[in-house]
Amino acid sequence: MTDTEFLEIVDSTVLSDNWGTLTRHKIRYRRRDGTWQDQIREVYDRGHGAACLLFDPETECVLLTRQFRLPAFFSGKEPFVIEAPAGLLEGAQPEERMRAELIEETGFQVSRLEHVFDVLMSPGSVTEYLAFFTGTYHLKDKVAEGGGEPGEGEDIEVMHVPLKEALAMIRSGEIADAKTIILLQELALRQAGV
Ligand SMILES: Nc1nc2c(ncn2[C@@H]2O[C@H](COP(=O)(O)OP(=O)(O)O[C@H]3O[C@H](CO)[C@@H](O)[C@H](O)[C@@H]3O)[C@@H](O)[C@H]2O)c(=O)[nH]1
Ligand SMILES: [Mg+2]
Repeated sequence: MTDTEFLEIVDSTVLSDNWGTLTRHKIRYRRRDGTWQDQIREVYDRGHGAACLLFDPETECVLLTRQFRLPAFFSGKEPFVIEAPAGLLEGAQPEERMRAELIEETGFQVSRLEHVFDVLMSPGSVTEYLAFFTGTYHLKDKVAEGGGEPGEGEDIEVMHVPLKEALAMIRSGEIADAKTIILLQELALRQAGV
């Protein structure tokens, strides 16, 4: 990582390098008033990802998943998390990875995905951004069982939820995952012509 006119990386120490990499950086940051300040920041890097919300115009349902998430368990919130299908890129192109992930997790194959935006999920501590996609699905497009890779510990329930109901589930707290909320609201905005 190179220094800039507002940042000097003084020292970087890898604290953990296993699934992801956790690094403690000592930095000098130039504040907006021009003075330099020493800071320490821990940064977690486990790559980037892709997420996608599919809508079925016939049933007016969205395709969601539900799975146990250990970090959610430790957060004290509901550990079985309802989410839009998503996966880590592992070096692949976002759209290509998203198509493969959709089949693995839900069993559905899509012809067209539209990239909407990239979102930093937790920019204070995690390097990851997610490429967000929307698309259309039909019940006849099911080509596999879905459910994820049991060998990797995945145990994914597939849900077809009416869009209106999914939006109400955000307000009730049943849907509490950020990427899922953003994608549902994006779809609702589009349907409202905004
Ligand atoms: N061995 C090991 N495996 C892990 C670890 N963490 C995750 N895995 C496994 O790695 C795979 C990751 O699955 P993906 O479908 O590629 O990613 P994801 O976990 O769904 O990630 C998406 O959702 C997350 C939660 O919202 C997002 O944080 C992430 O950005 C992405 O959108 C799963 O099989 C999971 O069990 C770990 O620490 N160790
Ligand atoms: Mg996933």
